[in-house]
Amino acid sequence: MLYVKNLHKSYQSGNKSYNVLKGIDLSVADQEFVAVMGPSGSGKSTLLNCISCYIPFEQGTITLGGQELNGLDENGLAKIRNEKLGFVFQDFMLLDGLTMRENILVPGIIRGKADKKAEKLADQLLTLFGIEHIASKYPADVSGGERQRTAVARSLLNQPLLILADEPTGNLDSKSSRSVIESFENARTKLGTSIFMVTHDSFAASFCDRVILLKDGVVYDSLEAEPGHREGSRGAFQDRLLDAIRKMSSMES
Ligand SMILES: Nc1ncnc2c1ncn2[C@@H]1O[C@H](COP(=O)(O)OP(=O)(O)OP(=O)(O)O)[C@@H](O)[C@H]1O
Repeated sequence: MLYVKNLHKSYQSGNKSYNVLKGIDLSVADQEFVAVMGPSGSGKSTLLNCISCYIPFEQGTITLGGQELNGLDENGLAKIRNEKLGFVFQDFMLLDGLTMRENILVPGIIRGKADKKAEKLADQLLTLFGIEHIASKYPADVSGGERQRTAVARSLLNQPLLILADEPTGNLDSKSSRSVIESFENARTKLGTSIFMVTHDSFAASFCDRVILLKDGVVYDSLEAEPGHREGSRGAFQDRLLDAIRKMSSMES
């Protein structure tokens, strides 16, 4: 569904060029929940921004749902962002003056499609994520976990192929983190969406099907969970993750 091949990205500073992504290869399958972890500066946000069509890259290819992103003009990229991708951010990015239900409808308004069908889907998402009781409240009047579940619902309004999530549990306690991860899980199993999540949180990552470790702009390791681990061996997967992260960090020093 998502294929990233030999991706290279550098930033210019003065007349110097800094290579940040040095040939990334990865893929995300239909309905797969994948996390990317790695030390600060390893290139996680840069990778996410390339897949989000927000920043250009010099070399490699990104293919989403069979469509290659290289070479698309600004209109083509905006169409991909609006129709094929959903976004979830660490700080929720909800509009304070809108109710939670209205916030969920924002992507429909942007597409000029905030019609009855969109309203019906918004109501279904409110129910699916257990937040129908806050539909008429404003962001200031609900908890962080409820805000983030609303943001996940918003990311699904245009029925994207893939949700890109940047530290979605970074501002939440473990109970709220779990409810947000459950909403991703619902999106995956009930709506068929794939999720690609950058995180520092091994608890959140342990719910994923696979965790990619990034180090110095390359894929250092990829850890696959055992089938059914969410019900049984999730804790063991988190331990494996922490071991791999420790090993990766010790190789840095
Ligand atoms: N716009 C930019 N211009 C120049 N350098 C940048 C820019 N954005 C990021 N960098 C540099 O690229 C490297 C990778 O940054 P990136 O934000 O992708 O890392 P990260 O793994 O997401 O880090 P963190 O976990 O701290 O968010 C860092 O050294 C950073 O300073």
